Amino acid sequence: MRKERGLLIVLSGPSGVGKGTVRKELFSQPNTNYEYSISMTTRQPREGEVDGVDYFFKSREAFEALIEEGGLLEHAEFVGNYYGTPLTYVNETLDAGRDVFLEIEVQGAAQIREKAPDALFIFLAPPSISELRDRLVGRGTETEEVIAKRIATANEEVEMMNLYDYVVENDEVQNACERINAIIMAEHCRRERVEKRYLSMLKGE
Ligand SMILES: Nc1nc2c(ncn2[C@@H]2O[C@H](COP(=O)(O)OP(=O)(O)O)[C@@H](O)[C@H]2O)c(=O)[nH]1
Ligand SMILES: Nc1ncnc2c1ncn2[C@@H]1O[C@H](COP(=O)(O)OP(=O)(O)O)[C@@H](O)[C@H]1O
Repeated sequence: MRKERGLLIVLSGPSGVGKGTVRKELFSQPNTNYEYSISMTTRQPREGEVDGVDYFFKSREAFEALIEEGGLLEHAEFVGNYYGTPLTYVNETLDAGRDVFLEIEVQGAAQIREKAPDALFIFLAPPSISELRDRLVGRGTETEEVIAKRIATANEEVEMMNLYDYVVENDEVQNACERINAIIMAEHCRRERVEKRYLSMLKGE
C-alpha cells in the first residue's frame, strides 16, 4: 500500500508572540508525533543557543550560496538577517510519512503557500500589540532599537493573519498548545475523510 505523505505544519506569527516558547512546549510533550525542521540563519547565536539545535548558524556567503543552489524550501530576510528552511530534510521526512513542523515568519509562510498549498497554516496571535511589546521587552534578548523594528514589523505581520487556515491566540502557553494539537488532529481526520470520499466516488460507490 502507498505510504501517506506527512503533513507540513506551518506555525507563524509576529516576533515575540511566543512561537518559540509554544513550539518548545509542544516538542517537550511525550506524545508529540511531528518532527521539527531546524532553520538556517545568519543571525548571531544568542547566549545558550546551540548550532544544530536551535538553528544552523551560517555566514551570509554560505546562506546565499544555498539560495543559489535551491537548497531552501523558503527563505526571508527579517530585521537584517536571513532565515530559511532546508529543503532536503523537509522532503525526506514528509516522504517517510512523518509530519513536519515549521516555525517561521510570515514572508516564508507566504512562499510555502505558493509551493505547498496543501500545508496547514496556523497563525499565533498575541492578545494585543502592547502585550507583544511587553513580551519582547521582557525576553530581554534584543536592544531597544531592534525591539522597535520588530514591533513595526509586527503591525504589518498581523495584517497577514487572514491568509492562514487557523488563528490561535497565545494567551496561555498550555492553551495555545492544546489548540494547536487539536487543529492538527482535526486536520488529519478531515484529510482522511476527504480521501475516503474521493476513493469511493472513483469506485462509483
Ligand atoms: N522565513 C523563515 N523565518 C524563520 C525561520 N526560522 C525562524 N524564522 C523566524 O524569524 C523570526 C526571527 O527569529 P529569531 O531571530 O530567532 O527571533 P525570535 O523568533 O523572535 O526569537 C521569527 O519570526 C522566526 O519564527 C525560517 O526558516 N524561515
Ligand atoms: N502565553 C504567554 N504568556 C506570557 N508570556 C509569554 C507567553 N508565550 C511566550 N511568552 C514570553 O514572551 C517572550 C517571547 O516569546 P518567544 O517564544 O521568544 O517568541 P517568538 O519566538 O514568537 O519571538 C518570552 O519571554 C516568553 O517567555
